[in-house]
Formats: sequence, structure tokens, C-alpha cells
Amino acid sequence: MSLQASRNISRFWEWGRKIICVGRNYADHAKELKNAIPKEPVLFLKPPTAYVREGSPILVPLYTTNLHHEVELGVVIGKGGTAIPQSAAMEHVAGYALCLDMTARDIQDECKSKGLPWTMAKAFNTSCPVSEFIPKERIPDPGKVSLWLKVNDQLRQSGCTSQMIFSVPYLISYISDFITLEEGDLILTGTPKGVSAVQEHDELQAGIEDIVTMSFTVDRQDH
Ligand SMILES: O=C(O)/C=C/C(=O)CC(=O)C(=O)O
Ligand SMILES: [Mg+2]
Repeated sequence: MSLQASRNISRFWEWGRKIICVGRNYADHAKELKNAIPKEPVLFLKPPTAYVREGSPILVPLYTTNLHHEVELGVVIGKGGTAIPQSAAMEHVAGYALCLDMTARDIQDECKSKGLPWTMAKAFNTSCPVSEFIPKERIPDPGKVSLWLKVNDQLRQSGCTSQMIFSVPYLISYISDFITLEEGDLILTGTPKGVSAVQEHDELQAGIEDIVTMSFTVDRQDH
């Protein structure tokens, strides 16, 4: 069997595809970080080496003292395309995943103050923990699902995708106008309020309603 034929979208994190992240897509989160409500989606990228799966720890990079969790709905692209109209956007979705956009907030603040890109704050190894693949049929409306995240059993984030400023179809259309979407790409759709710092040995649990849950521990990087 060829490599291509053996690839399965339910293991999208093994495909080496793009992770496109949307920032400030929830007004309550934009406000908690004292950012203006965006008029257009704010985008950044993570490399596929950012993926981490349950059973492996989230590693705190040596250069940060303020690593934040951000729980987000991930959209897995099943059919690629360029300049996809909003009306056809959902045909390009294979399914979803629960994702964390781990963020070195102190480094991000420094980058912002110097006008530099956020790569060091957002794209490091293990900065994108992901759940199992959720087939599209299990989330009939991605604009109406609740997400939550607990640290050591304490609820820190609880939000609904109905609070998103830019909807999933809008984001697919917007992004595909200038970044061609490919099968296996993942779009992180932004986080609701409640982001906060995690420490070594913390236990993170997150979920989407009764659809999926996932757990990760936090470790310090050792070199
Ligand atoms: O502008 C900031 O201070 C921070 C923005 C983010 O980290 C954006 C996100 O990743 C998000 O809203 O999910
Ligand atoms: Mg985020």
C-alpha cells in the first residue's frame, strides 16, 4: 500500500500539514487581554511539530515563566481549496478536534511590544495538544458547541462557539483567499476568556460537551 493510501484523516496530526490559528475571535478574551475587537481575523501559524497527543506531556519551554492554556475548537480540513466561498465552506470540513493553543504569554507580550512575530510564543514543540478526531456528523453546527477547560479540577475556561466573532464558514473562506487549504490542515478558531498560567505537574482536562474530553500533564523541558 502506498503512503498516500495508508493515510487516514482521523490521524491528521501525523500528516505534517499546516496549523492555522485565529486569535482574538472571542470578544471576552480580547477584552481580558486588553485588545481591541478585531475587524478582520487575526492569523498566525504553528508547525506540525507543535502537535502533542494524550499520553505525552505538554512541555514548558525553558524561556518562559508564564505559559497559558487556551482551549479552542479545531476544524480539520477534508478537501483542499483556494478562494472557497462561504456558501461552500462546510463541504471542505472533514471533522473537528478539541485543541489547546499553548501560549508563552510573557514572550508574546515582549514580541508585541517590539512589533515582532509571535512565533516563539505560539509555535514551540507541544504547543498544540489535540484530542481524537471528531467526525463532522458529531458536531452538526460548529457555531453552537460548548468548550471547557479545568486545571487541577478547577474550572478555568467555559465558553460557547456562538460567541465567536468570525464563524467557521467565514474563517475557511477568509483564510483560503490567501493560504490554499489542504486536506489534513487544522484551523484553531480562537479561545474564550479565562486563559491563565499553568505550572509543572499541573493536570489539564478539557472537553466539548459530551462529545470528547482529553487530559494532559505539564512538564518542564529539561534541555
Ligand atoms: O493579542 C494578544 O495579546 C493575545 C492574543 C492571542 O493569544 C490570540 C489567541 O490565540 C486567541 O485569541 O485564541
Ligand atoms: Mg489561541
